[in-house]
Amino acid sequence: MYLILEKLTQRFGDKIVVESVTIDVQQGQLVTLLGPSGCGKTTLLKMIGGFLKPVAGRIVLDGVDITNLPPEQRSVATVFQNYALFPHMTVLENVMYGLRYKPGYSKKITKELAKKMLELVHLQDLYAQNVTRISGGQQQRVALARALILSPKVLLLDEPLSNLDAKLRIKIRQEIKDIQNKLGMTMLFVTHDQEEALSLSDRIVVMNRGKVEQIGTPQDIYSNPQNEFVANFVGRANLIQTTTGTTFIRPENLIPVETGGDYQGVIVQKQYMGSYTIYYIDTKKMILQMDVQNLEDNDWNLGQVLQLKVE
Ligand SMILES: Nc1ncnc2c1ncn2[C@@H]1O[C@H](COP(=O)(O)OP(=O)(O)OP(=O)(O)O)[C@@H](O)[C@H]1O
Repeated sequence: MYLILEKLTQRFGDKIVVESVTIDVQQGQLVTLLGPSGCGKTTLLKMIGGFLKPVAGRIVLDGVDITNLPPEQRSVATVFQNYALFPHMTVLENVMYGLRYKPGYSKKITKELAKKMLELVHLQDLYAQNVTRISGGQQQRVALARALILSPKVLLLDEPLSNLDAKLRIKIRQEIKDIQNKLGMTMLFVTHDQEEALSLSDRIVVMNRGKVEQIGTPQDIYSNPQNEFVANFVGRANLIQTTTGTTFIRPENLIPVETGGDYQGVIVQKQYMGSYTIYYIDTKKMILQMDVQNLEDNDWNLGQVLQLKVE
């Protein structure tokens, strides 16, 4: 394994915020840490970046134990949520900054490399602009180029898209994925957005209250959530109590049928979502959610009784 986090633990005062977290990351993979606010994602990144010393556990990168190395001695770069750019510098100067004291990088070489990085993030035409004069999406691309120029063994991204509007978020996340594929770079991406995690990741680590709940491919996590927390946090789920425990049905796996349904109930609410509609169906025991594509004839009214089959 390329990056190994072994039983990493962090505590602030009496409060344990990361508890014995073990994660393996393969070289060239993009792994997301997904979880609600406060679950310890940023704290975990800070330990990997060297900004916080773990109270227990080990971090091994490419065969070297980096647990106690200072940030500048680990081959790890971070892209922050707030970009952290230098406002008095141009786009190009910001990207060049990271290599300013690195042996072997003359100003000329650094400039050439920085221009290459700006091409990679599609900003080559803006290199002379002051960073305060460009949009939020462009600033985030500068932050990315500034981290990439260091050619780190691992790139950490801490909610890098959360300050952008929905459309731009989707565009830039695709660009990050493209760059990751192109460079074969190992990335650890923090997000609380399940759609972002599902669409970007080779593997997802679902975290809750400082602990790992499940690790798997997006398909694994969505189709086989191992507990109630994961089923609810990643996608929506109907939780069904059975004699042996709790199971779940995804809303898109319920379909209306004329007869022989597994459930029957009254439509008590419906939400139009564009390409599909969410129906809320009261079976008297619970309220089930059913997603139906908005095609012709797929329309039912409040108060109507429906039979539902599990697909
Ligand atoms: N320096 C600190 N001192 C005390 N408590 C802290 C410190 N840093 C973080 N915490 C606490 O540790 C917990 C985990 O914080 P962390 O920032 O890692 O969570 P997160 O999952 O990244 O959340 P968010 O998505 O909101 O950034 C929180 O309860 C937070 O209040």
